[in-house]
Amino acid sequence: MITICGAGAFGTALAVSLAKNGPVILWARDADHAAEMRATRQNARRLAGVDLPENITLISGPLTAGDGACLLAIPMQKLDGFLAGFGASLDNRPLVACCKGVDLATGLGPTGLIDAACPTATAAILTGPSFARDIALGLPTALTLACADEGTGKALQSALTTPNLRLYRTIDTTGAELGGALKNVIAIACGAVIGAGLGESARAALMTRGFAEMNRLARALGAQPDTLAGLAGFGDLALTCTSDQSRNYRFGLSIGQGTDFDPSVTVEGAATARAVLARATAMKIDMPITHAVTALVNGELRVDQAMDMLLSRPLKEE
Ligand SMILES: NC(=O)c1ccc[n+]([C@@H]2O[C@H](COP(=O)([O-])OP(=O)(O)OC[C@H]3O[C@@H](n4cnc5c(N)ncnc54)[C@H](O)[C@@H]3O)[C@@H](O)[C@H]2O)c1
Ligand SMILES: O=P(O)(O)OC[C@H](O)CO
Repeated sequence: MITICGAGAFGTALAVSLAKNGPVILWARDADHAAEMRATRQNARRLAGVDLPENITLISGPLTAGDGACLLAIPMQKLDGFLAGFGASLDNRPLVACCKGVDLATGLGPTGLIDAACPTATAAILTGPSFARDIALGLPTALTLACADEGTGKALQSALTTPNLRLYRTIDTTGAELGGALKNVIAIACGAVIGAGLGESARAALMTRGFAEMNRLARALGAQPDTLAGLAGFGDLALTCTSDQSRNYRFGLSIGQGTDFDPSVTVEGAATARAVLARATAMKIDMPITHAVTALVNGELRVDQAMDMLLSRPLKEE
């Protein structure tokens, strides 16, 4: 049976979709939250209005996952702590990261953290363009499932495909996780220029040059260009930079508009920008948009100053 750890918006949406294939266990960190969901058959805190099918079992406390795959729908900067606490109960099975980002403390992506904490598990990542609510409502969605072990990847692709969720497969975990991590940084930049009233042309330029910058780092780290050109990279960039359903994009909008943003909302791109900039600087890789976003989220630059910084760079070939 599939277990999903993390009863946020994404973990809950995946549980609702996977319940079409068979029973699912959904583990919540907070016992009160699990009890609330058992009583109401909804996740009012994170995915209000969506009914939880009866074959989703809601648990909390010790992880009593069976021997099937376990999906980890935990925010990136919390994954390491979660694995330190519960990794021992998750050995010898496929562990599928469902988060997007780079860990600030270690510089690792989700599969790197899983490999380090659970060496007997097989790490995989599920990523690509998808809003939790779309998945939960049964709207058509296509994602990338990346697993370096081809056999496990094929089994996961089949087990995690549902009538509304179509999975493509790759062995390129590096490309898949970098695509999902880096597009959030560019989405913050796009939100900021739209929020500051700098126009759609500026957004298109940021998306395009952002994609070039994503590819530059990903290739240097061994990713396949095809992965970045697929759902995990270009696909998710297109979705996240253009929809105000995205929290990263909305966070950027608030920076551009100079308005407050609820700090409890999960915005993966802010910490990831810092982590990626540190890595890129050490590797001497030019990532000007990530540089600008890091300065924006650190409050070191205003949007107009960040844009001046980008526009005044030396002219170059495309
Ligand atoms: N929401 C979406 O549309 C969506 C889509 C695709 C991918 N994702 C990715 O899924 C990941 C989770 O996002 P979300 O939307 O579910 O966030 P969310 O804010 O809705 O929920 C996060 C959940 O993680 C739990 N959590 C926090 N710290 C924890 C810890 N230390 N141990 C265990 N659980 C902990 C919280 O209790 C909460 O239930 C992110 O990396 C995000 O990029 C989200
Ligand atoms: O709300 P966001 O910005 O975390 O985006 C959600 C998904 O990553 C979109 O694919």
